[in-house]
Amino acid sequence: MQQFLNFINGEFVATGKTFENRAPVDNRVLGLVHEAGQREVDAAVAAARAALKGPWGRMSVVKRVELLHAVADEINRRFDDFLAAEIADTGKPLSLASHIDIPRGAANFKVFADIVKNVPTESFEMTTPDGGTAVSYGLRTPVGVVAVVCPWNLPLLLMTWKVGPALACGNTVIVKPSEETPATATLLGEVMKAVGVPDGVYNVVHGFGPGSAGEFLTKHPGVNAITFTGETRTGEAIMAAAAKGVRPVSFELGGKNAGIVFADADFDKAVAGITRSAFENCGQVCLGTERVYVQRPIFDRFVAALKDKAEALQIGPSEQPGVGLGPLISAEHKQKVLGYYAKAKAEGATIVTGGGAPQMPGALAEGHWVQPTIWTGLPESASVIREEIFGPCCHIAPFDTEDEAIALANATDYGLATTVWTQNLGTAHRMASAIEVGLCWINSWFLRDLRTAFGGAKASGIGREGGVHSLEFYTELRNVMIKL
Ligand SMILES: NC(=O)C1=CN([C@@H]2O[C@H](COP(=O)(O)OP(=O)(O)OC[C@H]3O[C@@H](n4cnc5c(N)ncnc54)[C@H](O)[C@@H]3O)[C@@H](O)[C@H]2O)C=CC1
Ligand SMILES: O=C(O)/C=C/C=C(\O)C(=O)O
Repeated sequence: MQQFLNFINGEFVATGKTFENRAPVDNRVLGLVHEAGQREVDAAVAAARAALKGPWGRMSVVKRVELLHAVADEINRRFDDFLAAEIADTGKPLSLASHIDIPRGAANFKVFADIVKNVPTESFEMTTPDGGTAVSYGLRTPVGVVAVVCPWNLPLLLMTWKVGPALACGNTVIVKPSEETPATATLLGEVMKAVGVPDGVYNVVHGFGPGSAGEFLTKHPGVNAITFTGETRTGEAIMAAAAKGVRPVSFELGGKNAGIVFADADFDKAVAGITRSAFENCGQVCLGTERVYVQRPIFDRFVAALKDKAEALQIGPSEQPGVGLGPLISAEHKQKVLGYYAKAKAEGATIVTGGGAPQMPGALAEGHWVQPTIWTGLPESASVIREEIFGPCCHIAPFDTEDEAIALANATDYGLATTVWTQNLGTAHRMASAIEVGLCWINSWFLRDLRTAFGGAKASGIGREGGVHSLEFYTELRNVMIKL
């Protein structure tokens, strides 16, 4: 049986305590994950601290950039291994993982290596009080040992989105992958070793959150900064851990994102866009749309068109040609999503389509499948409109005016993303400035340029990563003043 080992100081490390890693498509056991205890976390932190003082800490930026390009090239060379590992762990469609997850896993190293190589720091010249001259300039230094705590929805993509810039800036990292998806972080250890990244620079500890590797890592005094993607409540726990030692955090948390479709939108493109934003990755994308607001003149037509799209989605295992919807990540998550489906019904929703779990054949019957689901007719106070579900579902409500759409979109504690569909540039610009989010897509969704700021407002996060913004988190900016 496959063993998912910790990766500490360049070695794969077994522990006496294991848990099962199961496949979402049929619940079969994929392998055993070796849970890191306090001892392994201590060892990983010690290795990461030592590596800061070793060849990695002394390496020139040019050499570091070359190494990170080699990491990306090796991920691409082993593309099929990463693809197989990711789809086994998540059950997502092969077409999705091969177009988004794995290519981004490689790109995250190249893009940030190039940014670190090419982006200058500020410099000034000034006249001193004695009439002389001084020049000052910014010097970026690594923050040190960075803990990277990851979710299960886009495992390689979201992990490397943080590991790429952290390493490019000269830090060392300890990754705590989600207990649901241990495979690609482990595989990346092989890549680091193969291309010659020094021991201790990239470490992986497996396990859970409270009372396990996640808590041990985030509470560890040897960790200098913590970057995390996941649920808002977990963010609160990690922030409390980070308070000891006043350590910086970068958080990308949950969302309850609104999609807004104006009557003047390109109808077919808007329907296709909301189909993706509501159902892609089985709705397990923090940027996804669970609240859709459609301007009244096109409301009925839009609901009917989205229903057709949802019903046309092929539900099935990753490799099945044409499949558009995989399973949810776990039995526990399926329970949660089906719980919301039941709540919507109990609170009086009109179920436009879905609302349950599909019958799957053979071994797939053991998988965590749910139907793509659309509701209408609920008041804004309903649970499925207020709480993050993280499943393939959305509620659609009509609106009349721009102001009403803005008020509806903002009536949430979250503030991660929105997708707005209109052909009127004025409307687009007004919506972009009024909706309280970190990310506003106009006539698009999940269109990414890795040089741009990425993150959430309100309860959806703290800080921004992406492009030069990542450098703000992963480096200390020191000012050097030279009196000439
Ligand atoms: N990108 C996002 O916004 C995501 C949001 N979610 C939301 O979170 C819900 C639960 O999913 P989970 O993966 O269980 O999210 P989670 O936030 O509980 O877990 C994410 C990571 O944090 C770790 N963790 C949990 N508690 C911790 C603690 N006290 N200290 C340190 N590390 C801790 C977990 O082991 C995992 O690696 C989902 O149903 C969904 O609503 C989940 C994944 C991604
Ligand atoms: O493109 C990215 O960097 C991130 C995308 C998605 C998420 O952050 C998420 O679903 O958690």
